[in-house]
Amino acid sequence: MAAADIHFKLNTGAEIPALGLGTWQSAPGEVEKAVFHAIKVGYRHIDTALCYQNEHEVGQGIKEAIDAGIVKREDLFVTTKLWNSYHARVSEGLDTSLKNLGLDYVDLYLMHWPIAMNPNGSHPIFPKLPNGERDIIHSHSHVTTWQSMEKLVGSGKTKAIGVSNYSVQYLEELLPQASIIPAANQIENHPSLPQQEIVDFCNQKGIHVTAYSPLGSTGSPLFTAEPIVEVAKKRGVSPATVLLSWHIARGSSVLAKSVTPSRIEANRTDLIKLDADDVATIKKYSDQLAASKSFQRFVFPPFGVNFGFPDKM
Ligand SMILES: NC(=O)C1=CN([C@@H]2O[C@H](COP(=O)(O)OP(=O)(O)OC[C@H]3O[C@@H](n4cnc5c(N)ncnc54)[C@H](OP(=O)(O)O)[C@@H]3O)[C@@H](O)[C@H]2O)C=CC1
Ligand SMILES: O=C[C@H](O)[C@@H](O)[C@@H](O)[C@H](O)C(=O)O
Repeated sequence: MAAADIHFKLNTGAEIPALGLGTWQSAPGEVEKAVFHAIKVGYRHIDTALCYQNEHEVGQGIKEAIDAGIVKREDLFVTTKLWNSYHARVSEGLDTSLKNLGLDYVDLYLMHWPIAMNPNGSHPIFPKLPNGERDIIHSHSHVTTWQSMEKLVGSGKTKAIGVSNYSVQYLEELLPQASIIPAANQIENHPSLPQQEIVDFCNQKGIHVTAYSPLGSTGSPLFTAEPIVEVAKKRGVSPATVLLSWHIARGSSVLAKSVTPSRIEANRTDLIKLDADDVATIKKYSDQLAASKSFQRFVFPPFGVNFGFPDKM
């Protein structure tokens, strides 16, 4: 079955398509075309964020597809994210994103990182202190931000709320004080950073996991990693197909980023059912990285904050 045709159920009852198009680092002038092309070839899930500074173009790609009669708005699942410098003005953050996107609502609104940055700092998105460090408001709790996000539900401006970059430690802080259980936790995930403890915790609590950087991000070493290539050769598919199949078999949705039409199409491809040997080959690889404490985390911006990720403590 093609990844784009599989859905997972969120704790709101809504369905999230298993394959989403990622748009982080998609260059201006490329992302609108990528979004349009993805929708044209069957993607129904698009991921963006205020801090990607491309919501306007993403919205243009969506509009073009709707105007061309390819989809209706309600057929799409659009996710965007509250940026760190908006933690004390959550409603304004969502309104800004909706305006950028040219949409009345999003399907999922995520807290991008559980850390607040100065809303009145040296830069609207990436404020820095004179010493060059990021301008973080350490006194602002992510729980307060979540409680503001809870107020958005019912506004009609987002169908669901969730989190991103949450470790078990942060979820354990949040859940006792939350009235709404996050619908999703979007985290970095791939065989060289399986984050099984977060996946297990989320499964227990009914929080859907979305894998970001599912292919190993820009310049991914996973496309040439021996165990992934071994399974790909044995099954006669590409390393990308092995990776996407691995994620979706775990119950995670994936955000595969590409601005290349042929890759956008390739990632929509039929998944394979990994057999016990394939699963064992990939697990052995992850276990070896765990044993040698050499998990590979590709996205770890210099916040100078302990997010509770075991590989970064
Ligand atoms: N919540 C968060 O903090 C984060 C969220 N994300 C989300 O997750 C998405 C995906 O993560 P991202 O880090 O972008 O990385 P991915 O793991 O999706 O990898 C993207 C890279 O792989 C290339 N690629 C895509 N498909 C193929 C293929 N079939 N064969 C070979 N190369 C391929 C792309 O190239 P090209 O585009 O040139 O074709 C690009 O260089 C982001 O775009 C964003 O939407 C990502 C990071 C953090
Ligand atoms: O979503 C993608 C990533 O989280 C990205 O938003 C951050 O890495 C950001 O560029 C930053 O530097 O803090």
